[in-house]
Amino acid sequence: MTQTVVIALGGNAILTDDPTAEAQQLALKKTVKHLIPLVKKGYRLVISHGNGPQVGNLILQQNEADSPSNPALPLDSCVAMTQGSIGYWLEQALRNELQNQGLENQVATIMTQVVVDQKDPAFHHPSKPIGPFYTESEACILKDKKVGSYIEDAGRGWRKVVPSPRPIEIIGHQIITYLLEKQVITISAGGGGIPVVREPLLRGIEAVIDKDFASEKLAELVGADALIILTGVDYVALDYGTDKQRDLTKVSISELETYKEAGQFAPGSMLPKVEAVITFVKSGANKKAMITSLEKLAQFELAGVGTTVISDG
Ligand SMILES: Nc1ncnc2c1ncn2[C@@H]1O[C@H](COP(=O)(O)OP(=O)(O)O)[C@@H](O)[C@H]1O
Ligand SMILES: NC(=O)OP(=O)(O)O
Repeated sequence: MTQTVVIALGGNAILTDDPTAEAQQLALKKTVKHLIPLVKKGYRLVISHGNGPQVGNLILQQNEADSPSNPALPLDSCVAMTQGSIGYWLEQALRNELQNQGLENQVATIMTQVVVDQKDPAFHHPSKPIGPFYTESEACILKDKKVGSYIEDAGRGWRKVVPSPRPIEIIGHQIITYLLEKQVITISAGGGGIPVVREPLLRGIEAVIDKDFASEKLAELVGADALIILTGVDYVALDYGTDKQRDLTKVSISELETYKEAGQFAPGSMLPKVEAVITFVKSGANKKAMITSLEKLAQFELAGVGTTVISDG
């Protein structure tokens, strides 16, 4: 039976050290080449992506121009804007590469709203890093000016943080399933999805959902066989960044949970990925998950490539 694979693209798939649209489009042009082997093998593909740097940059632009005649838009609208712009770049890059390769698959970018709980405690504890990195003193000045909360992001510098509630429901996942059955490659849940609440009508709410959690939820809802989270490293490591660092290749859920409890994975970087793959593998029989780099994607079926997560049974 045709296998469905959800692929979550990490930040390095889109953004290099040049934040221009041209550079991000160029990065995506290179990224999509890594997806083609899976297309050729006939997998049904759902592609999701992050938006942390882009939505943070967009908010800075919005605030710069903010005035009564041209007001800054709220965060949920900014998430929608980055979901749209990155989806546009990604779909165009993928369509062009498919054409270059003589492949006839169709691609659809789905504006995806994701329901969250207004009572999620995350609304009182901003934790999702977005936008550019600052030095500690720059972050202190911004804090003093009361332009948001800032934290140190996994040893990489200081960043603005915003609420990041857990995804509960993916609006329109049935449409994504329908398109997959028609062999359409879908780009969906970009930037973690546009955060909304049900009251019972849908209403946007200011937050940025973690794309690893949204991709996991989507993978469950479309009945995916595999969830592959792509990031800047080939393997999840223990004692990361120390001289005792060692890579995890094949790891069971219970082993991974033990490492997680021991604090092996940094919040805001590797921890959400680890939590997402644990949830996915636990969600049903024969579910496979992997965390690896874009460069390893084509060989993901081979043993020892990337960190493969398997159920305990
Ligand atoms: N235990 C770990 N094993 C491997 N990489 C880790 C670990 N802890 C932190 N990292 C770092 O976290 C990065 C992934 O987080 P991040 O860059 O925020 O994700 P994304 O690729 O989704 O943008 C890796 O590329 C690596 O630099
Ligand atoms: N929304 C989100 O999780 O984006 P990043 O992966 O870029 O942080």
